[in-house]
Amino acid sequence: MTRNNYAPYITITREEWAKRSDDPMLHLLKDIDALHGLNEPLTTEEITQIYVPLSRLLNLYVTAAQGLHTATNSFLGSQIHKVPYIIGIAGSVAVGKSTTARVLQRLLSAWPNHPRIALVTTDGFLYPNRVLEQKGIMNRKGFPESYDIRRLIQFLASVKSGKGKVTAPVYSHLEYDILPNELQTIESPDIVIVEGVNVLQVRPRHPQAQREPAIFVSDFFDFSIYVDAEEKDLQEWYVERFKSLRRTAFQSPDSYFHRYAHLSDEESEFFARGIWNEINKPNLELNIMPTRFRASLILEKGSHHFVQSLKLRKT
Ligand SMILES: Nc1ncnc2c1ncn2[C@@H]1O[C@H](COP(=O)(O)OP(=O)(O)O)[C@@H](O)[C@H]1O
Ligand SMILES: CC(C)(COP(=O)(O)O)[C@@H](O)C(=O)NCCC(=O)O
Repeated sequence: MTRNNYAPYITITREEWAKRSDDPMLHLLKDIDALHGLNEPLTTEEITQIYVPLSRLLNLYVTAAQGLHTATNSFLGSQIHKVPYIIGIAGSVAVGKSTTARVLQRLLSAWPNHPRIALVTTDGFLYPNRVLEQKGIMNRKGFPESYDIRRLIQFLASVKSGKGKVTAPVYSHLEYDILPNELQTIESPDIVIVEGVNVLQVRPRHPQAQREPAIFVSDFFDFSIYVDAEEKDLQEWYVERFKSLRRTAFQSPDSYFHRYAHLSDEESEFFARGIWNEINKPNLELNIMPTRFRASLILEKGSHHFVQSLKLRKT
């Protein structure tokens, strides 16, 4: 463990972090069927050494927040209803945000004091393609201006005010567009995981909008995770995912990329590298990477998605 007294983070190596798996509480969690039924690309070792201890740390933080809620109620002498704990997950396209979010959702739901975990992705708050085309920014999907941030903030404000039932729009990666007739409903969850490239971004205020409130997505987070990796690895993971989607999802006539279903592996690799270099890499460098040090925890991945070290914000 590296403790630099003047840095806001404690750096923890994989080996040290994995030792947190020795906590007796974790033996209960490691045995649960959910670990075997995750059906995710992670090895059992990666789940046990990295994600199970992470769920334990988060359990401690959520438990502490629940204690604070009880303290507030006792101070006010009234019963304010509980609001969900919100965890943000940020990072580049293809770094593994949605995989991390799904695994944490499963692991966190095994703890008795927070069984209800909702998962929301910020893709749902992208403007529909029709609007992106009108604005001339169809090739800027994922950039700050491609999201309806005001709607995302309204959604989070409703969740964090304890409103029982809240809805969010839904994005389809297959159709590459918002599904106009679908909404995701979340109902009184204990924890909400919000995952997306933009969750730690601070929106530049419009120069004329003097009275626009300076509220950011991350103002609603109790904890945030930035999943980090080197650009050369990210590019490979993006290309691999694209090639495997070409073999599977793109074969469907409903897929936006169906027109590329006939491409050879080599051609789709060339195409995927083009999208990466034109859209996702500049977005990473300009808008995503600069938000890294706003996170409570940074997961530092090496090749093959293995977490090599972690940076935890001193609290
Ligand atoms: N921990 C992991 N181990 C192995 N493969 C992973 C891991 N996390 C993600 N992947 C793979 O990497 C690719 C990108 O992951 P995904 O979760 O879709 O990223 P994001 O949501 O950040 O775009 C997918 O093909 C996924 O299967
Ligand atoms: C909508 C997204 C920004 C979302 O990224 P994700 O949360 O899946 O990492 C991304 O999937 C995307 O569509 N990027 C634009 C370029 C591309 O087609 O990859």
